[in-house]
This record gives sequence, C-alpha cells and structure tokens, in this order.
Amino acid sequence: MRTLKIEPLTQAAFAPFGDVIESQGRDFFLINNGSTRRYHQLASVQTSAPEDQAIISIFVAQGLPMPLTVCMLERHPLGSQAFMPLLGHPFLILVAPPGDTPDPQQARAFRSDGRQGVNYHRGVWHHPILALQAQDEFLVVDRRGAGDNCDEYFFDETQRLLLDPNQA
Ligand SMILES: NC(=O)N[C@@H](O)C(=O)O
Ligand code: NI
Repeated sequence: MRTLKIEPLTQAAFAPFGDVIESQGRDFFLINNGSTRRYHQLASVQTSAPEDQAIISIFVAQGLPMPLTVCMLERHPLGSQAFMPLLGHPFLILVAPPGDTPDPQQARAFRSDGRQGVNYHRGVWHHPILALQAQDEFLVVDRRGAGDNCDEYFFDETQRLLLDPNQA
C-alpha cells in the first residue's frame, strides 16, 4: 500500500486541484479608510445552473483515527467546495485529478497550516474533511441545487493508500 507523502499546501502545488484560501504572501488592497486589507477573490464558487445557489455552512468534524487507510474518494461534479478552518488547527487535504474515476497513483496529500483553506474545483476527487484534532470546525462554501452532486468511488484493496500525519 502506497504511503502518501504529505506536502506543504501552496497555491502552485495545489493549482491542479483548486485554490488555496490564505492571506500570507497574497495581494490585497486597503478598504475601510485604510483600516482593513482586502484579500480579494482568492477563489470563486463554481456552480452549474443559473438557479444554483452558493451556500455557507459550518462542519464540526471528528478527526479520523490515524494513520488512515484511504478506501474512498468523492467528487462534486456540479460545483466547487471550499473549507476554511475556523479554529486555526492544521488539517489534511487528499486530492486526485478530475476524471471518470480517481487514479490512486495521482493522489496527493497536503497539510494546511491552520490558516489556509482550500477550494476544490468542480469534479476534483477528494477525501471527506480530514481534521487532525479530535474535533474541529470549518466554514464550508459549496453549491446547492438540483441533481446529484456527490459521487463516491471506493478503491479495491490494491488501490488503497495510507495517510500517516506522523510520517518521517
Ligand atoms: N458531503 C459533504 O458535504 N462533505 C464532503 O463533501 C466533504 O468533502 O467533506
Ligand atoms: Ni466534498
């Protein structure tokens, strides 16, 4: 079983999968009479139909036992999905490029420093939220609308991956 190398989350490395939502090192302009920096449009919400809505939710996520044997990935073909940590804790991101099924050989893992969020683009395969705390909270911005917007794919035993946050 392949152990995923956990990479630092950077805009460039994550670009094939979506956007990194962060202020560190990013452009901004001043608003509110100079008292506020606006880090403008770090990501956009992708939807599919005119009547679709972008909605905002909070996920209170339980951390899964680690190391984790990764048995499945999911995707949202009709819209993007963004996660922003609310409590400043690092969390893990596991993604694979869009395609009819996820290619486990192309799966990649990243670690957010707790001040970074991600916006999965439409159709990008990803693991459900991977908190590293016993419980953690995330602001989630994604698409609400008609149709089935969550495809799950379960790996066979030969395709499964190992995710170990304590990897050397
Ligand atoms: N199902 C759901 O809303 N959450 C997942 O999409 C996820 O990525 O955590
Ligand atoms: Ni999802």
